[in-house]
Amino acid sequence: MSSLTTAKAWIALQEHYRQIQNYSMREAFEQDPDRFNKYSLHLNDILFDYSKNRINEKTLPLLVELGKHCQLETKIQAMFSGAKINTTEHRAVLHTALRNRSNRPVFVDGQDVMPGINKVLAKMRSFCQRVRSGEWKGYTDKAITDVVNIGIGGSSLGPKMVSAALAPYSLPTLNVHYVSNIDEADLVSTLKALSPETTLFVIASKSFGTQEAMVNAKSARKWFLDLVNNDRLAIAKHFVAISTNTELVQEFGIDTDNMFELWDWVGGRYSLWSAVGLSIALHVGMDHFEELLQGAYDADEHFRSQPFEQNIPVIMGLLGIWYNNFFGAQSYALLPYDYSMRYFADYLQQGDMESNGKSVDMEGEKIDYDTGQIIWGQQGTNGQHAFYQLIHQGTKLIPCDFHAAANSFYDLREHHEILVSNFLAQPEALMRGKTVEEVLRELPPEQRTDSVLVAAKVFDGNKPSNSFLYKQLTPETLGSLLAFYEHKIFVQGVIWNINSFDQMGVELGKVLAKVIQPELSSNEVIKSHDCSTNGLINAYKKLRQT
Ligand SMILES: O=P(O)(O)OC[C@H]1O[C@H](O)[C@H](O)[C@@H](O)[C@@H]1O
Repeated sequence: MSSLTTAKAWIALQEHYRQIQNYSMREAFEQDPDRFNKYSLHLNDILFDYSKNRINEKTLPLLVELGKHCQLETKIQAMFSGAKINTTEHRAVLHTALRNRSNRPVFVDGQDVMPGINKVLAKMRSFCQRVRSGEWKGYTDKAITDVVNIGIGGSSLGPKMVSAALAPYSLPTLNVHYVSNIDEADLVSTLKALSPETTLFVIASKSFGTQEAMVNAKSARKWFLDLVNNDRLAIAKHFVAISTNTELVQEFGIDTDNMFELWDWVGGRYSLWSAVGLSIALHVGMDHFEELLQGAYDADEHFRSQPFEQNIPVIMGLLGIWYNNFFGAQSYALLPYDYSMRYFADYLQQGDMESNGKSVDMEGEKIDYDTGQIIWGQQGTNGQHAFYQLIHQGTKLIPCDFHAAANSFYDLREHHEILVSNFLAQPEALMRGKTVEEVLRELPPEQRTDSVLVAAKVFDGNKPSNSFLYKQLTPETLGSLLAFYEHKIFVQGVIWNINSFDQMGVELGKVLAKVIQPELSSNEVIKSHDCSTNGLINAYKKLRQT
């Protein structure tokens, strides 16, 4: 048994769960008209309503006790101060320094990282200004009209999500595209509409060694050189790199003047705040990029200073633990009623699942409780017409987060009111459900005796959700929301006593793919794997047209 599941605070929560498992949120709302006020918090323009959860006045204090038992407070301060909390890779975890708008010093190995961060921000500002104003010219003296970010995982998902989310702030004369997949269809279909004269490639790879990023970058370079009659000097005007690895960037043929640095203490999935966000800054401008940083900074300050009972990311994290570890909920749905947030779940799948999909603890021991939640989701209202059935009436408990903006950037007011009505109605329906009596009242008399129909129309309700309502999806608001989720992941990692900042689990498959790749081009019948893998390799070789 681990020290977590034998802790007093954990056992108290198990006991509390037994008492509360049949607790009805619907009744709680009927009995307490102040429940919304009790269980909602604000940060700037963001309202966080967590009143539709299966909690009573005892739950949060017990969860907070668990946080204290796990030394959450000390660990938060350790992260912010630059301690090497990524113990397997001996690295600090300092995405918060990237958005440290106070500029107070943050030390790693005795050195303040802030001057380096500020230098890169200044370089990004001057570069973005030149590209966006048209001062930066391509090899035929034309302004850049298209930016192609080549990168995968953290070097794509964050920037892609933010670019889409902040599209209303973008420059109409500069399109930004994201190519990540090794599947040639991704690169080829993107390049089809582009001209080498007006395209800028941003090669984003922290390591500059990730196969997908490098193969796509090389193919993009070939596409470019073929069209410019192999004029290598033209590369300097059309390729820039973001990486920690200067040597590999130079080897690729990109001048270090065109390189934007990041550091090993920025985790890939936490890197959109660094130079990896260059494509965002090109898209929306450096001022808006810095507003995004400001929003995240505000959330960071909230996270490190607010008592746990009033701390939005701490509460998000603790509620996740409540459902994951006590109710046995396996997954968590993210449901933004905001088209701009359509890549939010994709982004947080990496953020959360790569961070907390772990089964050994910080001491290397196998653990005996559930960790990382399965994150999934889809923008509202599309999801309503696809999978909400299962959330409402299936057998699984799926806690959900709903998001919506009070103000849209567009003019079709009726659309926005319908969207927001649904954002409000779904959590209400999940909480209330529909009783047999209500079903009977609604049915015409001749159908009331149809017990199968009646049973099918009953909703158990009591399904938990959080709602985030914000004034408008500004860069600041988005920055705060993203930082909330990053810190939620951190809180859960601390409680589970796991290292949320390495990702060893992604390696094995990559290594095996490197073994298989040469086997695909050999003429031999492959026998070196299990019979399923051999069978598939040999079938592929037969099916492939030569
Ligand atoms: O930025 P890169 O070094 O190219 O890494 C890109 C991605 O690759 C890896 O597979 C990791 O799992 C991710 O965390 C990372 O974001």
